[in-house]
Amino acid sequence: MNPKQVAAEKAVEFVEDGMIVGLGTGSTAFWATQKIAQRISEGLTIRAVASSASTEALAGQLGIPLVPFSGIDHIDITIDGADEVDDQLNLIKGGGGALLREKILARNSSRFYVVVDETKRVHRLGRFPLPVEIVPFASNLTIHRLQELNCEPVVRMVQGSPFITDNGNLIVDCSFKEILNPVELQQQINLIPGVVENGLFVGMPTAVVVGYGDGTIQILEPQNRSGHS
Ligand SMILES: O=C(CO)[C@H](O)[C@H](O)COP(=O)(O)O
Repeated sequence: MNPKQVAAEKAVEFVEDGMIVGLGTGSTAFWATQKIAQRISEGLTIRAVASSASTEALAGQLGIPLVPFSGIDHIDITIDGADEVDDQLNLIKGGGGALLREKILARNSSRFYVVVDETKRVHRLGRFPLPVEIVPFASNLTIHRLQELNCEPVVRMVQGSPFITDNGNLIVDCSFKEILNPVELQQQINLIPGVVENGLFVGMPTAVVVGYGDGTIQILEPQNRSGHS
């Protein structure tokens, strides 16, 4: 079984009737959205918000009821993927370019479940280039300031053109050899004028559900509480 699907479907077990559910973005969150749609067809009653235009379109196709952000003041649970998860359950996100909306959803969720396959686990963040969303205005200057933080910044391109986020911004993928202090780094990055948000999610997950190729899952919780089944 697909380990991403296994992890995502486990996390959907935590969704309950009446909840406002944040839908993540990417190939793992896709499976969660599919499973939520299945549970709705079996009688589950929820309302959802989406972390990207692509997820909004998917939810619409699947008949998941979406609620405008203006109609809510909190989110009960968000299920989303990640590009890296370290031993403290800090994350790098934004491989799909949706990091800003994903962080808004995660920050406003009572529970934030991260769903990954085993390949996403690392001891220390930094193998995956850190996505940073920046405004297009004077982007070369903003990129110089990012470079001063000892990374190699590259503007994300798609088919020869800059990737444009759902918010009309650019993504700069910043290669650090190793991220020694994610707390400090996220603050340093976000202090640069022109930076909108960065893909470091520090201390945010309620739990990380890891799917394995043999169909088993592991649920990792902060403070070393974990179980493998
Ligand atoms: O942060 C994200 C999108 O911005 C995704 O959650 C992350 O890139 C993981 O994607 P996938 O589940 O496809 O491996």
